[in-house]
Amino acid sequence: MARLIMKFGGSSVADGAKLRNVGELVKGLSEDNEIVVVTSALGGVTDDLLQCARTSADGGKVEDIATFVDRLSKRHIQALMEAVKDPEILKELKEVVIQRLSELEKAYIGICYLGELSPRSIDRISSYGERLAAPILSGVLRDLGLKSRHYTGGEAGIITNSDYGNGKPLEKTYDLLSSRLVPLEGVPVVTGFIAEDERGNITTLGRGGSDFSASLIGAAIGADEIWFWKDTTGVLTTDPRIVSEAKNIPVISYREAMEMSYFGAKVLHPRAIEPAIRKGIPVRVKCTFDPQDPGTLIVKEGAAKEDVIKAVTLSRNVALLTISGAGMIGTPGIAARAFAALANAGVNIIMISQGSSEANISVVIDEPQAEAAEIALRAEFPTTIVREISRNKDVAVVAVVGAGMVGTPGVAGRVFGAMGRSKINVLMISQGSSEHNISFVVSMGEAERAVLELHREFGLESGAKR
Ligand SMILES: Nc1ncnc2c1ncn2[C@@H]1O[C@H](COP(=O)(O)OP(=O)(O)O)[C@@H](O)[C@H]1O
Ligand SMILES: N[C@@H](CC(=O)OP(=O)(O)O)C(=O)O
Repeated sequence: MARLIMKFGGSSVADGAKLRNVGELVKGLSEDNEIVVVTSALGGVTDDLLQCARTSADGGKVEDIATFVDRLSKRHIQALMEAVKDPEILKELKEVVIQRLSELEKAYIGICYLGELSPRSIDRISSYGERLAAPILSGVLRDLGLKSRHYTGGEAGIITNSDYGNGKPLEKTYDLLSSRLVPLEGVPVVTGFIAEDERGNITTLGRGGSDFSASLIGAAIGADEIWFWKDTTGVLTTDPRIVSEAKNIPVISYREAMEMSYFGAKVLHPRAIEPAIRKGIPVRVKCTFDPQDPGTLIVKEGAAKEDVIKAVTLSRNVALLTISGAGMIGTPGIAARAFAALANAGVNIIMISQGSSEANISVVIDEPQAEAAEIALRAEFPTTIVREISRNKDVAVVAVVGAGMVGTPGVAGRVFGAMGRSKINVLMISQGSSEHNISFVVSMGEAERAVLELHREFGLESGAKR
């Protein structure tokens, strides 16, 4: 009997029929395995919750809040009525939904009157999606005859620092999770994405963070495997929404999967693999709508085939910031000052490049932080050493990822040769010394074409050349 963590993303639990399908899938697998389920919010709910919070804070009307909450209530009640048959369970679940949504409505009204939305409130509001989904999914499992109870991430033991929106789990999380969940009784259902800080406030692990929750639980309770159930047949050679011929990658290393998610592959949360690596637990990505397909297995280095290039990724929500000026040449400490200023402003740097003339330094950062980054740099460099600070939001990062490029000459030549032939202008280049990826910046308008050309260049659609 294997111990498995099964994480279901929003697309897998988007409505009543899908919730029932997940219930049946879990029931079938629970005959031979011990299972912990981690669920995300019903697809699109987190986005809707956040949108309503922003409008409420921005002069929204109380009547609109009532309309929004009513819509959310109808969606969840309809889903549970489709997914659950037992009248007792139905009654209980309806009460949970009504009670949670009445709390949510009060929170929105508070935001509306105050006209303020703090990071802490954003986390509290965005937690409702998972806090509605977990009781429903647990109810579906009970309806199918399994024993189940539901937990919030905090109740299960995921305790983070108070970095709202991007909580970092504290070390004690591992012990707490294992003491609260083990021995497993039936099939526990834990909310993904949300946790608690030490003061008991709700925190979140960053968008898409349910993968991370599942991996933390897996590492804490000694799972044999962690399975992420998605709407694709595993990790693909690129985003299927950009290249419809994208192919499944049967086996990939932890490192490659991390690089892919870091450089924008939305299939995994960038930190999802860390806890699994810590305990060497294999991770599988499988398709909820085609459970027989083996999907992708993510394992330690060496166990995966080392293709030169395994995947091409695209990261859209970024900005390119460049500081330049002839006075920078030969002036020591400019880079240190720039990076310290950005760090103090809490800016996350994705890529760095310094021109060999030393007359400019470029960084790629998350787009929502671009304004704060520019303000921090202008405050740090009021003098003539840095003549110009420019910000370009109309850019994207394209990356090719693959462990086999280590020591393989000519990969960069092929990447940039393909860009040259396609007349795609490259604005900045970076290659980590680990040689697991080559990443570069292009204008947004050319980004998808760049992905398509590279996918073709490395024969990823046929699985042939690489
Ligand atoms: N390399 C990739 N492989 C698979 N999916 C990818 C990749 N890059 C981007 N994606 C996108 O990521 C989505 C992830 O699946 P989804 O089911 O939405 O995740 P979740 O269940 O965690 O919400 C896919 O629908 C796909 O469009
Ligand atoms: N519901 C959260 C967490 C999450 O992981 O969702 P999903 O598994 O659907 O990507 C979000 O939308 O960010």
